[in-house]
Amino acid sequence: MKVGLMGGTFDPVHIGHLIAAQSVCERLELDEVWFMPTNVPPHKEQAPGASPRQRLEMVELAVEGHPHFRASDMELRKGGVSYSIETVTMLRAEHPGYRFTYIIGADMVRYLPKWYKIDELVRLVTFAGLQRPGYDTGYEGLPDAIRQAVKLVPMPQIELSSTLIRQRRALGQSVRYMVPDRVNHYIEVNRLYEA
Ligand SMILES: Nc1ncnc2c1ncn2[C@@H]1O[C@H](COP(=O)(O)OP(=O)(O)OP(=O)(O)O)[C@@H](O)[C@H]1O
Ligand SMILES: O=C(O)c1ccc[n+]([C@@H]2O[C@H](COP(=O)([O-])O)[C@@H](O)[C@H]2O)c1
Repeated sequence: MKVGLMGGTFDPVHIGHLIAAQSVCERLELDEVWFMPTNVPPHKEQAPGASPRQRLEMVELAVEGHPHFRASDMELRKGGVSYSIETVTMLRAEHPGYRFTYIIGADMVRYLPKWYKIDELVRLVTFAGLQRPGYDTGYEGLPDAIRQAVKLVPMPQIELSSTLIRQRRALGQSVRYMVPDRVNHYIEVNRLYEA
């Protein structure tokens, strides 16, 4: 079983995340992609946005009906800071024989050397790195051991971030079509990210 791990804060999940996952799923012929909201992201200030449960519910709505996409609440259940080495170690113990590919955008590719216990992590998973407008992957400059674990995958470029969506909401602007319809409805009903 080949599984892609799409980790993220998902505050909120948007079409950039979905198109990234779809691109990697097709290109690497993955059986499934698991979207896993972080509890506390390792490198970010906790954004003053949706609650962990709301971020998970939006991810569940976003993947609903997709034959290969699943939502995972594993990092939320585990609690604490969501270090990927800990997540991957737990996943490998729970699912022996599965092969995991960690899906990350360009901003995360260049940041990989700073990930907690990255030397260990690159021995357990491969990374699928996606170009992202405004970010250089820094792929060529990565240390050999890390670069060898990263496969760059093309995707239609989506100039969108959760930050932009939160900002638009705070300004009273629509985020329709930037997030799946069901997520847009959820954001409106719960009045998320309003000023
Ligand atoms: N538009 C995009 N294109 C490609 N990859 C993306 C895009 N948006 C996010 N990603 C990747 O998806 C993963 C999860 O991202 P995250 O949930 O932090 O979203 P974000 O839009 O970067 O959020 P924020 O603006 O709050 O920092 C990261 O690996 C990130 O690089
Ligand atoms: O383990 C780490 O040190 C680490 C450092 C930065 C990011 N990550 C993971 O990368 C994914 C994307 O992170 P983020 O903060 O952009 O949503 C998410 O699953 C994080 O847990 C992991």
